[in-house]
Amino acid sequence: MAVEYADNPSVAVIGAGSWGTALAALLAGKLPQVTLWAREPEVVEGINQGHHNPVYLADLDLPPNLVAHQDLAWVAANHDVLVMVVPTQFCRQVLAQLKPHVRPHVTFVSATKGVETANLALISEIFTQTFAAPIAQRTCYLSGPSFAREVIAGQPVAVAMAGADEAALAAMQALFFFPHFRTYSTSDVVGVELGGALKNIIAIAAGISDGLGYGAGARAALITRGLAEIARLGHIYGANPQTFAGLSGMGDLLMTASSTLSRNYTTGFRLGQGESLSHISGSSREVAEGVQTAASTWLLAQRHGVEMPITQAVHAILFEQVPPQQAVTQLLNRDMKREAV
Ligand SMILES: NC(=O)C1=CN([C@@H]2O[C@H](COP(=O)(O)OP(=O)(O)OC[C@H]3O[C@@H](n4cnc5c(N)ncnc54)[C@H](O)[C@@H]3O)[C@@H](O)[C@H]2O)C=CC1
Ligand SMILES: O=C(CO)COP(=O)(O)O
Repeated sequence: MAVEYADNPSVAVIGAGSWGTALAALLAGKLPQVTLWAREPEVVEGINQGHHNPVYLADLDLPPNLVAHQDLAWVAANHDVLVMVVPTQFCRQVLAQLKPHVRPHVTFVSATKGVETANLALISEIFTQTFAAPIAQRTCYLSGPSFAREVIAGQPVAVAMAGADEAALAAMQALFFFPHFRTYSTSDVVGVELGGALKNIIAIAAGISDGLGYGAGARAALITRGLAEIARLGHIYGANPQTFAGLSGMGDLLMTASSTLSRNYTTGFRLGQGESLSHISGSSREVAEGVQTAASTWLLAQRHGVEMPITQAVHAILFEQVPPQQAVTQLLNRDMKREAV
């Protein structure tokens, strides 16, 4: 079935955390109205009555044509484009809930970055396992260096949109294209997904390094060698190696691994300073996706026999009670290597 894309499709964003709220506000800049599905009643009320999300990015004003809704079935049934922005570990269950209600010509855009722990699935695999081929094939994947707070503030950013269906990809690129939000298109779905998901692990590593008091050289080494191990896993999935040098790869990794705006970097920094993971996780309702993605990626690395020493070290610190300093020593004491990826 060929889908006709209107200039002003009806769009709903599913998930009203920081990124869902920012993307809904962005789209509200060009559409008459945008719907935002939120789980939390106080978020729905805050947005509809005061044009604020009281839980995520609570200090920022939201546009009046952004309307929040709590009924997932209604939202799924009444929109042509659904932008999925729930954290990775909830993605499968939310998709299963909305699936019976979607329009046959619906197009999904996923803006979630992570790897599922239960099934070790990428988000595109969750879509393929949930929906029939035409809907899964049309789904596009938005990734790249973009902090919610900067996007709402209208600061310039550039991101990547990946998709396998050329018509859907062109339409979603155009929908998400603004002078201050430049969206580049690519057909490399797994490359874009893996870059966006795995950079969060490396951002935790960079934060740990900074938290331990190491310098810019150590951080640059982690970023560069981190990209090498992301590309090694990407090879197994058939990703285009050039994608990792792009916005969703090096671009997002550089930004996330060097900014205090990043939840993943900050989680690492606090670990490096000696705080426990449970204390850090308990101090915020926001997610640092790299924590769960380190668990799933380390299992994937072992399953596929891929060398991922930084992921292994982050996993050891997060889940095996290895002190950060000891993990660094183990990382540095490995054999000499050739630099090739
Ligand atoms: N915040 C940012 O700047 C960016 C975030 N992302 C990605 O967007 C995705 C969503 O992250 P954020 O919007 O930042 O989330 P957040 O950390 O700001 O908010 C947490 C979200 O999880 C939802 N949630 C909690 N329990 C749930 C459950 N049982 N079922 C369904 N949803 C549940 C909350 O309703 C809320 O929407 C993540 O994959 C993140 O990596 C991507 C780019 C930028
Ligand atoms: O993915 C992000 C930026 O591109 C957001 O990073 P954090 O989740 O670490 O804040």
